[in-house]
Amino acid sequence: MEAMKSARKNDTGDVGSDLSEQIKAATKDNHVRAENTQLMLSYQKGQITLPQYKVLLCSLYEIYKALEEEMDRNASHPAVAPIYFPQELARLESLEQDLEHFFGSDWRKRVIVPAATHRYQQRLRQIGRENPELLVSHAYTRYLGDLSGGQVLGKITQKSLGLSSKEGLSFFSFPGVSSPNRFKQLYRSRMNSIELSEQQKEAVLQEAVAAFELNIQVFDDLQKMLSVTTEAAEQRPTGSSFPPPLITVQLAMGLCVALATIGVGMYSL
Ligand code: HEM
Repeated sequence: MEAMKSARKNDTGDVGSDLSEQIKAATKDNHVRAENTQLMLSYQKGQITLPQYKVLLCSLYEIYKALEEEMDRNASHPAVAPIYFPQELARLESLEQDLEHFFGSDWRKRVIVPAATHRYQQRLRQIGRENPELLVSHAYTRYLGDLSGGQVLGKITQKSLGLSSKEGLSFFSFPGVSSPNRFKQLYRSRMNSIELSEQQKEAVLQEAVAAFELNIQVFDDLQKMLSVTTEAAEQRPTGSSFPPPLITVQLAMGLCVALATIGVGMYSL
């Protein structure tokens, strides 16, 4: 009931019965928390580094792979069909291009993600199998975020990493969406057209809160993972810079041991 209560109470105390309004109100505090994670704060200060961006891309790849495969599988489900926009929104291919740009042609072997990403992915698979109507919560959290703050983050990434072209930044670009604001309006109206019982609506709101929390946990784990790899790189005798051109087996092993020690856990492809 908590999500429904916070969906009713926003600043103005005036949230209608539309799912799009309720979901925004229900996740308002979580959005603030997501913006204030260390990783997102680095972003907003224009201090995102290449190692940070690369590990973020790896996790986004795993998350969108699960999200988009589950959306595709449930494309004709009555709660998914209205918000199914693969042409306009799908991110998987663009993430693959970006990963290839930064890691090279054998990028698939180099994708490493922390335990939180694995948990996020598992949750998406589970709801895809058991409660496809909850996919709307996850699609909302990621895609509307990408079309909102994500657009600014794309420009910051280009500047922070000193990239001269758009290469490596496909994730932020939506060639099928000419006006993000107009598209978001269409998306909200489609969300509002989904027929849900009160119980299902409450579950969708709760799942959106959970989706934000999963993102926050991913950002926090990535931050921990980076501080461990940076320390490991600093302890390497040759004084070579981080990130190395190749993630060596030695570093990956050292990273696993270090992560296990701090209890984070790690999942790798
Ligand atoms: C640096 C971090 C972030 C910034 C600066 C940021 C900024 C913004 C801004 C300016 C909006 C538009 C608000 C509006 O139109 O009323 C927005 C909307 C949104 N953001 Fe973020 N955001 C950030 C991180 C995130 C993250 C990490 C997520 C989720 C994973 C997220 C999900 C969303 C969603 C779902 C919306 C749409 C809200 C709605 O209209 O219903 N944002 N964000």
